Order: sequence, then C-alpha cells, then structure tokens
Amino acid sequence: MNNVVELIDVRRKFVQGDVTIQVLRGVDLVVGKGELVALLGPSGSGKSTMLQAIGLLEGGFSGSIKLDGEEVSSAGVDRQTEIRRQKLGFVYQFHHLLPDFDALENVVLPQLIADATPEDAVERATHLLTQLGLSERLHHRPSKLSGGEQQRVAVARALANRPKLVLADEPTGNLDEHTADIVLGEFMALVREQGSSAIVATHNERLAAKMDRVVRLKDGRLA
Ligand SMILES: Nc1ncnc2c1ncn2[C@@H]1O[C@H](COP(=O)(O)OP(=O)(O)OP(=O)(O)O)[C@@H](O)[C@H]1O
Repeated sequence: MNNVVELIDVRRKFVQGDVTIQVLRGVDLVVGKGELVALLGPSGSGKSTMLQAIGLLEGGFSGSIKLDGEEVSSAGVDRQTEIRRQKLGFVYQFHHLLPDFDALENVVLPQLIADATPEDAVERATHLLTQLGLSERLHHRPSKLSGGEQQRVAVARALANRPKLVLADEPTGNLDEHTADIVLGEFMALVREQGSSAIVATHNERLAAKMDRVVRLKDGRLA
C-alpha cells in the first residue's frame, strides 16, 4: 500500500532584495493512508509554506514530493492541476466560499469541475452538509451563515470529491474554542469515514492532540 505523502529533503527559501529567508531546510515526512497528522509550529515557522508544497500550489521547492506514490514535484502544470482536483482537498482559516452561490452550490461546483453528474453532485453535497448539521441551510449564501456554519460548508467542499488527502491550514483558527472543537471533530469524523488522510496546520496544541500524530516544524525541519 502506498503512502499518501512522502516528502524527502524539501527545501524552500524566499529572496527579497538582498534578504534571503530559508524557511524549509530539509523537511522529511511520511503520511500513511487514513492517517490524520497535526502540523504544529510557531508563527512564521513555515507551516503554510509546507502545505503549499504538498498542495502543489506554488513552485520554488527543491527535494522530492510524492503524493499517492507519484513523484509530483517534477510533474508538469497540467498534471499538477489534475492531481489537485482528483486527489487533494483544501480547507483554509477563512472559508473562501463563493459569495454569490448558496451552501449547496458551493459544494456541488467542485464536483461538476471533476466531471460528476449534477444528480450525483447534489446528492453528495446534500449528504455531506446534512452530516455537518446544515440540512436547513442548503440554500443560504455564505453571508447568511454563522462563522461555524461557513467553515462547515468549506469542510464539505474540501471533502466533496473524496480526496485522498485533505490539507487544512488553521481550519478552525477563526472560530471560538467551543465551535472550533465541534467543527474539528466533525471534520475528523468525515475524513475517517471516507478513509482519507489529512494534514492540519494549527497553533492549537489541544486540538492537535486529537489527531493520530503530531509533527513539529522547528528551524526549518520537522522534529
Ligand atoms: N511569498 C513570500 N515571500 C517572502 N516571504 C515569504 C513568502 N511566504 C512566506 N514567507 C515567509 O516565510 C516564513 C514562513 O511563512 P509561513 O506562512 O509558511 O509560516 P506559518 O508557520 O504558516 O505561520 P503562521 O502560523 O503565522 O501562519 C515567514 O517568515 C514568511 O514571512
């Protein structure tokens, strides 16, 4: 069985003028199928940068990045886009939902882009949103939802295409403690139910302790 993520010696530096910041200094990480990993580290330690590398959202990295057994760091742009659509789901601190579409449509759209039939996409979106307690909110636009509800829609959207791997960057960082606990619990249950893996970047030790494993980014490497 393939690991879902294998990073070997991943490095990233940012150069601005004559200042160079070496953010990742040789990151190694293996994430197994179905594993939920918390990524901890102080502000500025490179958690988002690491998720951008794994999510194929930016270039400029060196080292090896394998997703689902495939070396993707050297893949072409088209293949990387395909991998993002087929295999990855993303949740951010701020929901980034489309404001002119309702909750259901926000979860249906990524499925249509991935070639699902409209009937299947609506059924899957309804199922996910119902599991997240939003069956009465399907036709609300994001602006008519609470912060916790918005983030639940973002979770449903990330899981809609049954990604092998969900990358979450402070997914509950914008919520109060109680709501953060509930939404994270729901997120973890759904990820487990569909057998996906997840990497969740967070500052929150308490939430991190609920995951299968905690890794810490320090001085550009994982401890
Ligand atoms: N596009 C960029 N250009 C220049 N520097 C950058 C860029 N992106 C990130 N950095 C720098 O890289 C370092 C790591 O940033 P990153 O956002 O990955 O940290 P983080 O651990 O996610 O922090 P936080 O917890 O505050 O979100 C920071 O010092 C940041 O200023």
